[in-house]
Amino acid sequence: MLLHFTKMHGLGNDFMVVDLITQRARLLDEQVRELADRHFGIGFDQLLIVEPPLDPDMDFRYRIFNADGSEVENCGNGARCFARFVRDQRLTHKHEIHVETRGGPLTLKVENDGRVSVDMGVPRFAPQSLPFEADEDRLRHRLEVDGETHEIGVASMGNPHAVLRVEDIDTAPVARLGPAIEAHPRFPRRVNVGFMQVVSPHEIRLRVFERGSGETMACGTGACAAVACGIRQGLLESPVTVHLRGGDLTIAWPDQDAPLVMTGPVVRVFDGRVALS
Ligand SMILES: N[C@@H](CCC[C@H](N)C(=O)O)C(=O)O
Repeated sequence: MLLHFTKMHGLGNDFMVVDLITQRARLLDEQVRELADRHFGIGFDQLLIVEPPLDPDMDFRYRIFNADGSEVENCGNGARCFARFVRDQRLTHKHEIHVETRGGPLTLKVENDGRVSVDMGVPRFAPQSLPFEADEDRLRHRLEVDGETHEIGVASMGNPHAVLRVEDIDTAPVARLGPAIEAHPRFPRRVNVGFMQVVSPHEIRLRVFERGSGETMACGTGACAAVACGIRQGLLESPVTVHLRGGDLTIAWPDQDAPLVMTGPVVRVFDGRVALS
């Protein structure tokens, strides 16, 4: 069968977006991996699926698959692309869209300038919310990796994140520590790993080694988790501009009991059709 899709990106974090409201298909993990391949497939960091909601009070169900085929709880850059996609495809005319994800409900707002802001919910720091094996909730946890001890903050944005503070992200050992922490036995469901350089209380630079996709140009939930850990550790103040390899996101978290809001751009690259084997 031929599957219609749209290629989109948020700051270079790229997606294949598929409407499974007007089309019928079932994608196996192996097919997701084939489609994600940058040489033999379409190439993407995540596959985003639009489905009818299970809960009638919601507008859509938003499902996310990493390039390795694993289904995950949340994707911030993807959420912005999702909002633009459902409006472009005329699946809704709403400016405020409520979606179900594996990680909980999200509210997406399409602004008049085309940018999308996402209410990302309240970050959770309790180790069991990731999950992370630790006896108590701390601002910083010590983690043994490759015979070295590193200090990490941990946060759940629906999906799990570890955040390391580094002096300079250009020289940070992302390729070595990223995969080692992603697969660390204290993170039984693996983890996304952020490397954060604090520039000022309102500005950070960030690289993220994503669970199931490797280092990406940008990670929305990673930006939220880094800002949440930084504010909690007293290093940052809301709002924070996050400079990622693919561009900037703005993260606002003025009240620690309230949801965190992420704002950033969306790009629709092309529409296509692919034959499913
Ligand atoms: N790129 C995303 C996060 C996608 C999911 C992540 N790799 C995970 O496994 O949790 C974002 O923009 O948040």
